[in-house]
Amino acid sequence: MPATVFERYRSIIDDWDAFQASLIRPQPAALRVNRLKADPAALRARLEERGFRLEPYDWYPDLWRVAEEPFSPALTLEHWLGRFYLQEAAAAVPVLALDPQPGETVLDLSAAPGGKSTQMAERMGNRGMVVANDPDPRRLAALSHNLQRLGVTSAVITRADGRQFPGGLAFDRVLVDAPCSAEGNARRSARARQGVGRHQRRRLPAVQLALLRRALALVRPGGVVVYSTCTFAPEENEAVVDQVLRAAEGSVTVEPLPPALPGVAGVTAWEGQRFRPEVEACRRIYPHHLDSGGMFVARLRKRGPVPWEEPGAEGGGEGSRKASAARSGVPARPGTGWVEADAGLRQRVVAWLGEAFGLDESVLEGAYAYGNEDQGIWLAALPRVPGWEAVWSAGIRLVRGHGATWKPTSFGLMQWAAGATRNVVDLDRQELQALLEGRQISAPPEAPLVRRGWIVLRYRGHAVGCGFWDGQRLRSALPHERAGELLSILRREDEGR
Ligand SMILES: C[S@@+](CC[C@H](N)C(=O)[O-])C[C@H]1O[C@@H](n2cnc3c(N)ncnc32)[C@H](O)[C@@H]1O
Repeated sequence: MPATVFERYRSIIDDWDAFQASLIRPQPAALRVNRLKADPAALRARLEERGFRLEPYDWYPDLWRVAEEPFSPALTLEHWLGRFYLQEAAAAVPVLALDPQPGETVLDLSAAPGGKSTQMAERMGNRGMVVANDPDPRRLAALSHNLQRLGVTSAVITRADGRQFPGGLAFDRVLVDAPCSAEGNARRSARARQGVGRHQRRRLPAVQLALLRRALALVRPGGVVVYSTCTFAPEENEAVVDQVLRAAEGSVTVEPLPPALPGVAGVTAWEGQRFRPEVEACRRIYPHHLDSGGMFVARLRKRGPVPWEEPGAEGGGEGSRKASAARSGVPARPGTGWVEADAGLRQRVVAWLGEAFGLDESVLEGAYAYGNEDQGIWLAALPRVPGWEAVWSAGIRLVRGHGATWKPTSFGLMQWAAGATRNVVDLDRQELQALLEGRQISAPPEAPLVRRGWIVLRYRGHAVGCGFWDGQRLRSALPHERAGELLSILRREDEGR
């Protein structure tokens, strides 16, 4: 790999030769166990049975380096079911630095595709609220997909420019995993190896600074903000933190990261500029440290109101709450700024799950119902959600459509219907494969199909999604993309036999 783009960092990188050598080695995958859905020992045994060799990192035992892979871990049923998230090792550090706790209210200001939001919700045990925000609609689809795949019921997705993220909610912690020049991805991305142009080099720090300032206005006094990037450029890292510290006039301090976390100290000088000495407490992770990508992480604490904060509007004030149903799927109640879950709707859902699939109310323990005509019904582990215009969804969608004809979603059935006792079909590999290839099959004679309509498809005890029974034949109703992924997994399993 030509080192020219990174030559400018020669004086600050702790081991230049090791750094360069790491850039030309292929980057091993790493996977993070999702305890919301997986037992780590069982997952490890299952993957090792299939030929994967997994090495837990000592600073994060639920993150495993994939030392040997017979094929991509993305092509396993366990990945498809959300038992783990493929997250490169360095990218797992910011959430450990943030350290969100069960029951807290946490904002992920730049969340898509959801690596860190899913990690936060998992560490919080799906208790509390994760607000996962991103302004990019294409990336929001991936964010929603990943949150639902991993069984996150405690997240609200919002679509907003983080620089203008609405106030009114007291966040305990905020993560700013900022858009950046992504030089740390150089091992995986040709684009990252080319570096960014002069325009981006100038534009990005301004966006990053504005995001970090907004995060500090939004977090409650005493709360924590973590600022991270996956780039080496000090202009996007220590320089941004330095500017915020200067503007904050003592209301923000940098905190050291737990010593067990990987990396080296932040730099205090760059190209003639001297930064505040506190930025040394930031952490730089280079590819040669973890045999991963690169990362920069700063943990900041808000000691009191920041000078750029409008009194009353941020960090818990009521001032700027604005309610709207908009694109949310969660009807807002104007004036309150909060949308209460609909207890009546939940009762209808319970009755429907019982009647359609023989499930009892206990499967919905801790889940509250939200719904409207366009978006169907979402179930979230949240008794209320903020009524911002920016709210896109809350929790996991159980059905599309409304009124008399509810169509269950595959993610909804995967989450809540594994224990179905009626209108469910247990399929073997050939049967599931046939359905996913778009063929119709006869229902197995022992299947408890009691009426025509939507059914649960189950494979090896897992609800894998929605199907349809017309009284004689079965077909798949899985979304095209999910069906295609599962089909590739089954074909791969076939090859491995
Ligand atoms: C490094 S990625 C985030 C990765 C994500 N945190 C994860 O772990 O999967 C940066 C994100 O910032 C988003 N972004 C870009 N401009 C933004 C803005 N003005 N406000 C908030 N997010 C922004 C991008 O859409 C992108 O998804």
